[in-house]
Amino acid sequence: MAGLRLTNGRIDLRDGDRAFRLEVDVLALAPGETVALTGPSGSGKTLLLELLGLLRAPGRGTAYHSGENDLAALWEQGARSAALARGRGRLFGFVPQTGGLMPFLTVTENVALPQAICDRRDPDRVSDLIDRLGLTDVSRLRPGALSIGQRQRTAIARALSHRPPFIVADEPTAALDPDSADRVLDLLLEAARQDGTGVILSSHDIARMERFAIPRRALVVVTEGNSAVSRLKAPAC
Ligand SMILES: Nc1ncnc2c1ncn2[C@@H]1O[C@H](COP(=O)(O)OP(=O)(O)OP(=O)(O)O)[C@@H](O)[C@H]1O
Repeated sequence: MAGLRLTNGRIDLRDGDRAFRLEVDVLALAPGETVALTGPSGSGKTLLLELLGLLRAPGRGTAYHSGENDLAALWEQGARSAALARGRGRLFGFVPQTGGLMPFLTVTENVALPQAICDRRDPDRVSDLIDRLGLTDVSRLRPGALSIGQRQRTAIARALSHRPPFIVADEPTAALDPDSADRVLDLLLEAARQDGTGVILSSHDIARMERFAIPRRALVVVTEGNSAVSRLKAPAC
């Protein structure tokens, strides 16, 4: 199984006079490795996770590979191409900051959806994830009837359900009580250990990342002229 390797990663955003640039010299994620992105609010963690999860087009010069597979090239046929959707679904389980659940499906149906898309149906895994994330009592409800934390846990179960090679999770513990946050990290680390899943997440909870021994990579923002430039610091030795 191959890992992920992003080199010379760039995203440029502009809004009138305001400009934001994300620069990542190298970010590699090996199979079974877990990494936490940290950095202040607005430093580009979500942008970088979207880039990694094939939800945001890379800027010019960006190289992004999984082994021999050129992931940056998947954007060449446009944002709606079948190749891009296939790559995204096959490689990634994505946990968006806001849940991103299908509003017309129940919790169980949302969690089972990636399995159906990848043709890897496994109802036992769906019920196991629902049970371990404390969602059994709400499994027949739709997202509109859930708390924010219940929605976040459903999104985590959905990302794990088809055992993707990589999980990209945007602040997956932000809306959770301490016990649920620990359970989520246990599950993500278990996927890394048992299935060789590469996990990259963002978090402001440095103490919890330290307690779970998750290595951190920080985004640091500097001002250059009219631009805010965010760079990923080299990993600590
Ligand atoms: N069109 C735009 N032009 C210029 N800057 C933009 C534009 N759109 C977004 N930005 C900036 O890009 C950055 C995006 O940050 P992002 O949401 O990735 O941060 P984050 O680290 O995930 O923050 P948080 O911890 O609050 O979730 C923000 O600083 C935002 O102000």
